[in-house]
Amino acid sequence: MSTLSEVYTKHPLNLQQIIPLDFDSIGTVPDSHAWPDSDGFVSNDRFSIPTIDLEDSDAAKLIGHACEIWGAFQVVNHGIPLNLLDEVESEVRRLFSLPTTQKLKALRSPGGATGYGLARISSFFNKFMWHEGFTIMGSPMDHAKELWPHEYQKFCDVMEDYQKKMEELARTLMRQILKYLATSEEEMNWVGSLGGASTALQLNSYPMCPDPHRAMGLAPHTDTSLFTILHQRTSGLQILKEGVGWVSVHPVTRALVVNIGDLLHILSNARFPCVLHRVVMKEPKQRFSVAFFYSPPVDFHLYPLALSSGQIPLYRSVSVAEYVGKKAKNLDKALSSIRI
Ligand SMILES: C=C1C[C@]23C[C@H]1CC[C@H]2[C@@]12CCC[C@@](C)(C(=O)O1)[C@H]2[C@@H]3C(=O)O
Ligand SMILES: O=C(O)CCC(=O)C(=O)O
Ligand SMILES: [Fe+2]
Repeated sequence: MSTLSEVYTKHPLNLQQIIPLDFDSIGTVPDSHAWPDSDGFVSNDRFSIPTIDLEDSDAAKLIGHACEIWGAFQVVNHGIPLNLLDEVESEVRRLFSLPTTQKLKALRSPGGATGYGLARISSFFNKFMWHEGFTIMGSPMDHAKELWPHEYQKFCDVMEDYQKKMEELARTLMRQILKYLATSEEEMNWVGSLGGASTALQLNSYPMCPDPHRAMGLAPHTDTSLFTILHQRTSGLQILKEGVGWVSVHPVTRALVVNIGDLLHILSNARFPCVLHRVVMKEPKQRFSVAFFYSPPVDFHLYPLALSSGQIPLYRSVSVAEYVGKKAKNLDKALSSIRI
């Protein structure tokens, strides 16, 4: 077992769980996409996650505190060139603006992990989301050629450059987090080398919705990663904070959003919450986002590392491949199934 996409091959979906709605020709929200409006998608606007300057000399401490209290933060001075973010945004827009028939040429295959389609978690909910995605692991060349027989090069160059720079940023953040947890980097020696991690890039599109209060952009979920770095320029993302409720993560100029996933929650022995988040359809326009998922190599065995004396581990050791498989099979029960 060597890559993330090979792990997902073992958990095929059926096409109904992959093919998005034809958003080009839809004027109303069909029953299949109408969610019960239980909480009106409201958020508690008295709170917001912190914004941290990565060049601050106290960055490790600030990041650690944000991870403990919120499981999420925004980061500025992250070193990702702003023109690269602009280029990513414009390539994402170019992709999702293609006619549906064209996008379907790059449809994710039932046993596949990459390409165009619904979010994997769709299969666990009885309503569909107002969402279409495009998943990239490594080079997007094959799928890009299906979308654009000629104009695929720019897309590939931009996405590969972005993945490389995102992995560098992720390593920097990981080092700060390990420093905060007072964990020796040796136990995580794969962090040291570029290309040592398992990574994936998810392009998300939330088309303009005729009835936003009945549609769900992305249903509540936690990410299967150590952490995820998200680029967004439109509101809609909300995180659930214990005792507070849903809190909106409003775009901050030039900032990236970082949220803790299941794997860092395990590694930190639950000191960091793996934050539940969702996307609601607030603004009357199409929304795009780009998520970078950062995980250890799939054969890496993960267990609570940062134990202070007297603390007992809450989770047993699990390989990344085994955990990803559990999550693919049974979304909500993956974490509890490895609880000691
Ligand atoms: C590396 C990853 C992480 C994945 C699966 C695979 C590629 C696509 C990612 C997402 C992106 C959308 C939300 C999510 C929940 C989904 O359905 O697909 C994510 C999932 C996870 O975090 O589990
Ligand atoms: O679109 C967003 O803001 C969130 C996307 C997300 O949660 C994901 O891709 O896992
Ligand atoms: Fe997510």
